[in-house]
Amino acid sequence: MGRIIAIANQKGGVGKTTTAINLSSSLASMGKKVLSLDMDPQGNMTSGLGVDKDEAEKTVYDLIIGNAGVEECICRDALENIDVLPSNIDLSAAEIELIGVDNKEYILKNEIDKVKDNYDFIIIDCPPALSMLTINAMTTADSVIVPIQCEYYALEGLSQLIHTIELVKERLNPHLEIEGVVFTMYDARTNLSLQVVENVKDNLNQNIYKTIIPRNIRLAEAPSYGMPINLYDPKSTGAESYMLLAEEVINKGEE
Ligand SMILES: Nc1ncnc2c1ncn2[C@@H]1O[C@H](COP(=O)(O)OP(=O)(O)OP(=O)(O)O)[C@@H](O)[C@H]1O
Ligand SMILES: [Mg+2]
Repeated sequence: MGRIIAIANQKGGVGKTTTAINLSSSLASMGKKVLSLDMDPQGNMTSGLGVDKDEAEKTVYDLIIGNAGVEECICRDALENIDVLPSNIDLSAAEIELIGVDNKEYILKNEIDKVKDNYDFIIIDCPPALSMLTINAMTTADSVIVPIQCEYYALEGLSQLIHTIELVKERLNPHLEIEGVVFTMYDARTNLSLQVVENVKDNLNQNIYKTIIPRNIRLAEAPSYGMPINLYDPKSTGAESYMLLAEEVINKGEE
């Protein structure tokens, strides 16, 4: 049965999408069957995995508003071992269209439940907001991975995020866990990155992945080629670190 992991942090630009894309592709390269589910209207996970977000016939938007079933929306074999549930700017209208809809927190879950046995992992990229889209992702997920950027304001907003996860667990999804925190964009040349890591470790009572994702320009370049890092530059430090993270994620599931 598939493990469903949401990559969430309402703070913008912390590496959610980069993590969602490259965790998906690293797991896939280890032979795991992955569904990459894009819950962000920016559609960057979709395009980063080589799917043209504006050409996709049916997207998460159609799924959320009840216009299509999950099977119709999945773009199969976007890459080896990876199916993509694409999104684009259409999804930004979903929030408004859901006003007044009964059980709107469960729309995604009810659809994903139908396909979850087809996958080893379902990786959900969340938008930078604690919106109904993120709530749907957390209601669907078994666990959440929180990327934290190694910069000065790293802890800002984290208590609201953890509170939201607790509320979802209490009211909508009793199985939800925080899988762990992963540091991103670590710059070994500055003291600041190291200080941020130590400060978060001292103040945050959560599982923290041993793997730290370095700042690596190749990770920033890969999306413009529509490729995950293990295809764009498999020898880069970015590629190596996401492989290590994927190993940790797999091992954690087998504990
Ligand atoms: N480890 C890294 N090294 C270098 N650049 C990175 C790294 N991780 C992410 N980036 C770059 O930083 C920017 C923000 O990353 P990303 O889009 O993954 O963040 P996000 O949290 O998904 O953003 P948003 O909140 O807008 O969805 C992007 O331009 C991305 O290419
Ligand atoms: Mg993103």
